Amino acid sequence: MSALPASVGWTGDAVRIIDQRLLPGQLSVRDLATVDEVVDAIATLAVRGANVIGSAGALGFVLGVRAGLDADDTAARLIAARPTAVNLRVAVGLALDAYHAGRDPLGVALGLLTADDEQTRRIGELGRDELAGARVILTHCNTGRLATTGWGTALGVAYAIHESGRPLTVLATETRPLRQGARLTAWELAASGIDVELLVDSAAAAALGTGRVDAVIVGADRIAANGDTANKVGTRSLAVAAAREGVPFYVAATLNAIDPSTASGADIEIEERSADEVLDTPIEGVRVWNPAFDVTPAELITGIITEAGILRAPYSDSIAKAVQA
Ligand SMILES: CSC[C@H]1O[C@H](OP(=O)(O)O)[C@H](O)[C@@H]1O
Repeated sequence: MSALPASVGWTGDAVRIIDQRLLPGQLSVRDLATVDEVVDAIATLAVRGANVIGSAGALGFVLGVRAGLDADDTAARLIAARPTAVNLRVAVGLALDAYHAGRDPLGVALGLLTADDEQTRRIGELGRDELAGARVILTHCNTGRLATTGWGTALGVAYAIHESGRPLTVLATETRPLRQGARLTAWELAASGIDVELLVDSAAAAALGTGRVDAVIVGADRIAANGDTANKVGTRSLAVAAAREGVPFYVAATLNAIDPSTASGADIEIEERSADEVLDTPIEGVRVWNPAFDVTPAELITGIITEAGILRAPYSDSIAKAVQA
């Protein structure tokens, strides 16, 4: 997997990405030279994963101001590309603040790439130690090297366990409708030599009921001040099933996925996507509800693994302390 190009980078005059829509069949690297191209790449999930879209958004902002576009309008367009992951708003906001302060936003954007690598490595190490006895973990969607500029958040824990030499099996859910688990997680884990078993989303509760899963660990797109967490649709179902079966349920996320201004999960805007992601061919008289995310209530979360430590209930307190530190 070390041969995998960076999930996002800067060429000097373009934002370089892997077009994740084409994986695993085709590893296609694209250079995005305009804000329009970056907005489209984020909106179509050519580049995806909360952490990576933040980095892509910040670099896209640099493209905009270098092209002479209005800074605030450019930032607003990039942030609007996908509404749920707060990382995008935070990262673009940092670049915008730097610009208005007369500092080069490129330095901020490139710094985010490095910080994400360091932060996700720390998350992996903390998660490895927290899950000291785990041999089988179940995860959802993709949170690894394609979704961060490091080894990942939830998958960072898998990489850290594997790097320590401990035996590990990862159960990866397919993650419909865009199949990030099948196309991305299973692919990157297998390429890294980690034992991975793919299952359809609707088999996850049954897997948890077998007793073979030691922990569930997922990523986050936005963590509210009370610990309610928005993540890929299907996460809530996993948390409910894990609670039923007494399986620990962890969220792994960098601190920039926490939004203190969002009081609870009810205040998180959930992106809804088009019907054609679910139905190849429209069916007369059939509506489609296609939310990209759902919200897991804080009381179903065993711990939130961050680079600053593992946050535990009551999350209003532990989150407040973490973001103030
Ligand atoms: C570090 S990835 C976090 C998060 O982002 C993914 O969403 P998407 O594939 O729609 O960009 C997924 O919810 C991951 O858990």
